[in-house]
Amino acid sequence: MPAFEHPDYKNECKRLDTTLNYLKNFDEIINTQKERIDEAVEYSKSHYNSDNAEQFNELVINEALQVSMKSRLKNISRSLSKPYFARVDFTEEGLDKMGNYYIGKMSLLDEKTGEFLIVDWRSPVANLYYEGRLGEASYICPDGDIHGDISLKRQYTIENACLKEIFDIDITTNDDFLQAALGSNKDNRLKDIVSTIQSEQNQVIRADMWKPLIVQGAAGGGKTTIALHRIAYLMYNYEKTLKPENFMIIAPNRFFLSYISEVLPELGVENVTQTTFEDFAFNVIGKNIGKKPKLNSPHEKLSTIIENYSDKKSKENNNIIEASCFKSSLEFKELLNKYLKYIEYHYIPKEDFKVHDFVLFSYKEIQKLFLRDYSYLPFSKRIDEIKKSMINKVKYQRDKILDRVDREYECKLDKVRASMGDCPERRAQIIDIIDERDNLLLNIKKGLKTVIKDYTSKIPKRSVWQYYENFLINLSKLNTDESKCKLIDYIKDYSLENLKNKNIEVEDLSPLMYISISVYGLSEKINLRHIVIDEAQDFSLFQLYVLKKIVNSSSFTILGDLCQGIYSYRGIHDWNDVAKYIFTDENSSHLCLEQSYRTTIEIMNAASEVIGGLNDPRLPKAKPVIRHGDEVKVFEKDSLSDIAKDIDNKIIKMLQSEYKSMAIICKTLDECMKLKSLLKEKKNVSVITGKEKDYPGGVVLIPCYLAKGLEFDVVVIANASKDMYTESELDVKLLYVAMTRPLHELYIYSLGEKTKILPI
Ligand SMILES: Nc1ncnc2c1ncn2[C@@H]1O[C@H](COP(=O)(O)OP(=O)(O)OP(=O)(O)O)[C@@H](O)[C@H]1O
Repeated sequence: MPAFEHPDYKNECKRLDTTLNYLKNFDEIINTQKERIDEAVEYSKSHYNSDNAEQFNELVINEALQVSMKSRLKNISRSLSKPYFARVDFTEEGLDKMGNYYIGKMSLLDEKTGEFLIVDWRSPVANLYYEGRLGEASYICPDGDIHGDISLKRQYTIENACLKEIFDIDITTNDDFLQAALGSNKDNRLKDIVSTIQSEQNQVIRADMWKPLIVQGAAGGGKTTIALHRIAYLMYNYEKTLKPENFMIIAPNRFFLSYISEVLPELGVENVTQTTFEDFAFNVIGKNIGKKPKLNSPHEKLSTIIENYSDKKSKENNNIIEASCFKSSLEFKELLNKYLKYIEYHYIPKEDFKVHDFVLFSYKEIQKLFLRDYSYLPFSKRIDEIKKSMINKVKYQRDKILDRVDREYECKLDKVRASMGDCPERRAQIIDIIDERDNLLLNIKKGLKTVIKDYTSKIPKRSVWQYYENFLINLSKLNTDESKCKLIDYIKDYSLENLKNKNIEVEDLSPLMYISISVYGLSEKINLRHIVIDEAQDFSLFQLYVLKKIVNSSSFTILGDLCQGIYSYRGIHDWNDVAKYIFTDENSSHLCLEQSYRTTIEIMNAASEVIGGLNDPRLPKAKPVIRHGDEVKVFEKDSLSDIAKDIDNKIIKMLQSEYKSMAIICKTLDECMKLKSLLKEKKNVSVITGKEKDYPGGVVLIPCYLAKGLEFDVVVIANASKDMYTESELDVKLLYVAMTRPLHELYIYSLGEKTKILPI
């Protein structure tokens, strides 16, 4: 209700004023402190003396303080326009006093009273707002479970520091606040949802960080949004032990990253790596790759598959799909393991480490160090460790060896001396022996200087690329499964042909990363403790396996929707496979986000019927939130230009409306281009090709596989004819993805008869 109509309006205004005044005061204090730190940093930099360790330490500390104050000021400035969004009144069991907890994006402590004016949405007590109902409730905090009673749950709309609306939540009311949030129009960036996080989402956000968490979420269920809120939550809870660079979120492509780029900063979180699998892979392999390859776009392969998919006889398509599936599998990883075992066994030279005849380490000893004692390290790092032992050995054996030589020659000299009296022959023999000894000592001394270098120079120095090439060459030999011979030959031939042209495909990245970390290890700059993967249904088991090896723990959040698995030929079909094959030793948690928040009941029901056509029990049905809109409209037209004419009108109408975004979704990029050439409104339309780094918003013409993950006020599916979308799994999933993109309106065109999979 409008705030001024609420009986508690005056008290709430007073509270808001108090909070704002405190915040302003706090802002000034921090600003003054920051000015002082800025000056100190400036001074240290302009009077820098590299010999002064104390000054250096001070500079490092002040710079860290500078960063933290900057982010604090940003949070305060955000809170100044909207300090909190909800309140919970909770009386703890055994205590008389009721606590009024105002929940916002940061906490604010009144230092005089010692009470919180605002509590952070991520704090334990704030859980009461997300999970608790009026009456008996409890929350978990580090001291244990706190039981008590909730007497009030209230939500606020505050705009520019002005109280606009107040909603009291009782057991029966619908969540008006959520409805208002869902009904609004979206621009070109995803937004935070701290004030309306729902209970099932809250459980995902607050789940244990150290256990693998697998989330199957409906289209529009908030997976992407929740993934980002979870990072903010984990960072808040592990603020003292973990840094932003310990977290990473992987999203499908760069322009999707720009679409989600505002959420973490809005939540006060900076410097978390937000990347794509492809970019991360190149970062991991780094210079060890040895060549600069060109990565074939995964979309091109999908486009080829899409175009030929309905043609069951397409042998080439079957080959592409089977090869892609096998290269992404753990079986392929096993072949690579076999190869790496061979490399490991032959990595060190088959010889003793010795100077002259003095064996410092036998081959067996080095082999034991390499294959057993240091087996937990990557190959090249094992050599670094062995080198350290060698250096020590040389250092401590040097004098002993020289002494031994001396002693041996003393014996020889004694023998000569004893064998005859002094005579020219004896003198000549003695001189020869002494010369021989001196030469030998010189050689040994020289040898001791270069022995380690000489030894390590015999270790082959191959780049990751060379290892991979060699692995592919030997692929048929490594394979023992006769039924796979043809497929293996096909993979070998086309992959080697690709490498010859310096090309690689996404499926090559996991093996390349695997080789790189097995042989060279990880750069120290990569220090990840938790990875969040969005759209994980499109990840292969091999990709997940490599990522797990990199994190070296099971601290993962994996979110996806099997119904949208358009890369299912290489992706995941069943979340149980992930739990079973990737996190074998840990018991992973599975959560489900059934509710869909994006779209209207009418649109969601139509989309659910489409995916339901696959009759696959592994594909759960989404439950739409109660929000009604227009029925989905389907138009059959005789020509593409008729479709384009209609779409032109829709674009004009949308541009004149309050809507901010519209997508015209085609099956492929070619189809997008064809349609664009027919549109009169083309100047108002941007075509998304997948190469963009920024998501432009407005009206876009976009292939379906790139629209995945995004949302728009209005969606037009350009041609859902019966030829375009068959009953194949891929076509059904593609249409489902397209139909679940709109927030408010969905129009479907068809050139001629519409597809049978559309129920409308
Ligand atoms: N609790 C919520 N309160 C308000 N809005 C929400 C809530 N949960 C989700 N939304 C909204 O629903 C929409 C869909 O969210 P999001 O894109 O994160 O879902 P998704 O599961 O990743 O979808 P998809 O798999 O279809 O790409 C967004 O506009 C988001 O803001």
